[in-house]
Amino acid sequence: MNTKRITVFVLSGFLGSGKTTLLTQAIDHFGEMGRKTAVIMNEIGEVNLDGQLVDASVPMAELLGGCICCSSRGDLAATLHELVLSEKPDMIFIESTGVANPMEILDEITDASLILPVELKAVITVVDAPQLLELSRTSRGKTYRLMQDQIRCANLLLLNKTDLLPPSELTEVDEVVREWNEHAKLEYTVFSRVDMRLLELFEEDNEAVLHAAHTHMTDKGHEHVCTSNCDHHDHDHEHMHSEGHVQAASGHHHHTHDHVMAYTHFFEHPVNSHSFEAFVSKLPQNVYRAKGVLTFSDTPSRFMFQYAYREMDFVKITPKAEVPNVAVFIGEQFSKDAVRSALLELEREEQSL
Ligand SMILES: Nc1nc2c(ncn2[C@@H]2O[C@H](COP(=O)(O)OP(=O)(O)OP(=O)(O)O)[C@@H](O)[C@H]2O)c(=O)[nH]1
Repeated sequence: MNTKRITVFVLSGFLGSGKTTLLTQAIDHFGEMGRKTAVIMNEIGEVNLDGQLVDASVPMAELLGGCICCSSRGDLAATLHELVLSEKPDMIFIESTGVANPMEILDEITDASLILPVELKAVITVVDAPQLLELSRTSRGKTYRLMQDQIRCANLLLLNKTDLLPPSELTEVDEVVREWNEHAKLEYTVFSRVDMRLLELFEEDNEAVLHAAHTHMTDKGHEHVCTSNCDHHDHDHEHMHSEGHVQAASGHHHHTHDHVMAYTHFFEHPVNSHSFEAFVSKLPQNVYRAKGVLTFSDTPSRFMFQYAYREMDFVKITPKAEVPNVAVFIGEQFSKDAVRSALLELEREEQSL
């Protein structure tokens, strides 16, 4: 019987931390090695804009308009099933939404691995270093706790956007991360650039890299790789460590994203690029992520725009397929109406010229 299993990597990390930036590099790397990669992309908004950044030849399944870790629970296993049967890839990267709790995703993948030839090799969490630093100094909110869960469940941690922090602050944020997960391999990165051989080591279950990982026995009796810090997250599973002892089960807790909301705006008319930039720069603080594909009235090409933790970026693109002019705004308890009205006003302004 052929026992070769399809490698699965989960890419975790808060909104805008650099997951897609990592994904495209990983796909290039493994593609050059002749490996067939496939992607499952989960977006909380109604459109998959990140998919535009991934090579068109890479099979991609999309889970849109919700978060795999809860609202679309069950969909991930079904999508994995379909992808495995139709594409027969060597490896699958699952990019979760920035608000996903990896524990719930791990459960679903390991459930799926009972019936499918897939094997979770690592959870890679990308951390927005400046954002974590600020939250660690100022807040103890839900975002902060979610980042904590994402960091705790990682086997590989990328402390990303280090170009935006001076060394002293980097040390401070390093301490925060280490306090939450002292076992994972930690790499400092700029634009998520990491030596991809590290991922190969995880794939080979290299002991030196995985020294800290323990076997995580779920109540259904199957295993997945999980760092020992995961047990801080409430779960009603037994945790069997590699040393063989079983930890007491704790109460179950399913986190919700009640506080997170997304507004998707489909533009009917082009808007002025400067006015749009001014609008994005004035977004309220609780809108912490935005992205879109836009045609502007004052530029000939189309642009993909990105806004993450107050940094804005516009890149010229030629969409792979027909994509509407659209922008997604993600945040906590912000007024969708206010965003919609402001954007409609920008559209009207250009119409009336
Ligand atoms: N300055 C700086 N910007 C970065 C770095 N890494 C990523 N970015 C930028 O941050 C923005 C978000 O990056 P993505 O890779 O799309 O982040 P993501 O985690 O996939 O975002 P979501 O899927 O929306 O959660 C983009 O504009 C990136 O170019 C970095 O190390 N430094």
